Amino acid sequence: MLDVSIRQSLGRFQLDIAFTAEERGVTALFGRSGSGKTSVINAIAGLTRPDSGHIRIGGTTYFDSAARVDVAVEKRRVGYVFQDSRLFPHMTVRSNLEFGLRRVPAAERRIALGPVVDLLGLGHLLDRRPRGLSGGEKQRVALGRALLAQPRLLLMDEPMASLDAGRKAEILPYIERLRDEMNIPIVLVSHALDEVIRLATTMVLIGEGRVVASGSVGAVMGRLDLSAVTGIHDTGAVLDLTVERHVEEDALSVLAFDGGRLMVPRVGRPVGAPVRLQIHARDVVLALEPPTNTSLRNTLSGRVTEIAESGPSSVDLRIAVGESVLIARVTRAAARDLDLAPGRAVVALVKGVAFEPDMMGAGPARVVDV
Ligand SMILES: Nc1ncnc2c1ncn2[C@@H]1O[C@H](COP(=O)(O)OP(=O)(O)OP(=O)(O)O)[C@@H](O)[C@H]1O
Repeated sequence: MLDVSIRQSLGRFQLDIAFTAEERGVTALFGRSGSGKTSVINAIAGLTRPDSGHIRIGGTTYFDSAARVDVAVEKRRVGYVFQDSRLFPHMTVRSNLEFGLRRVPAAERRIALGPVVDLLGLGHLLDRRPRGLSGGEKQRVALGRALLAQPRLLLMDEPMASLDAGRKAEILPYIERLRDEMNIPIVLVSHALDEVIRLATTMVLIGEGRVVASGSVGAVMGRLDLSAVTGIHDTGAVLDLTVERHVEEDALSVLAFDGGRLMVPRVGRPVGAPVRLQIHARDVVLALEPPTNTSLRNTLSGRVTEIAESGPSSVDLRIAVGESVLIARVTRAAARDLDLAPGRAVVALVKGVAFEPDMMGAGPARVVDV
């Protein structure tokens, strides 16, 4: 368990943050610029000292003001990857990587150069110097260097912010592999929602120095007050599904979750693989009964749990579908006519889904009328 509970004055800015997250996977700190995300990971790294609170990872306490524990930066064994790669310009890629490794006593090295080079696809770059590398390649080297320092925890501060969309799409699968294969907890700072949806296991939403919401990506993205905190108006819930089967003759795949099934254009993943989809609120139509004679194929039964204004003429509704959540945006008039209120059973018709980038093998895909 990652357990962070800290208070810290930074000039006039007050940080008052508390969250716990599973150690496994990626914990994404998400929020607007200036909300305090970097300050949190700086405190975890030991670069700054909170005024009070504690920071624990697994059985290790990095900081505890009550117990007067404050482990020195170098003893925390935390890897830090910044927005800019901060590689040593005069050293080759190999020397940059070995720099991380050399700082750890041989007996404590669990992660070796070869597997990291393979994981991050660095083999052909080893003799090059940073100057000639693309932004994405430099970030992969920076990730490798951080990994080889044998971290107990990996912190990433907007590691893709300086990359264009193409380079970002290139590096994302490497970060996913690192998440899935290395068994090192990662705390990722990001203000890019697509990155968070793609990578996060746990999402911590931060606004003005405080935690507004934290939990699974599906649970946090299913909140109706998200846009007030993030400024992102592209509301849409996130579902975690698995590939149930492919319908080759129609080039479709059936995805399942505890709330039902969705049929989507053929995804390039095997049966049983996890798939995360974002379903924008504007792509969900609500009905009181399953419609007949329509081209829409995806209907999910659910129940309204919350309703909130989302514009002068629209409301957003939170719909519980199994253990998951969908958000639908409908006109205020429709909500009134259908008597949509918490407790009301509804059928959600899904007009379109947004795939994780690259899942279709050809960049972000939006599909309407699946
Ligand atoms: N040492 C400091 N002294 C004074 N103010 C500080 C200090 N460190 C951070 N701040 C302020 O705290 C606030 C939060 O900064 P922080 O960098 O943590 O936000 P952020 O969410 O990571 O933003 P960004 O995405 O832009 O990096 C900002 O208003 C910043 O100016």
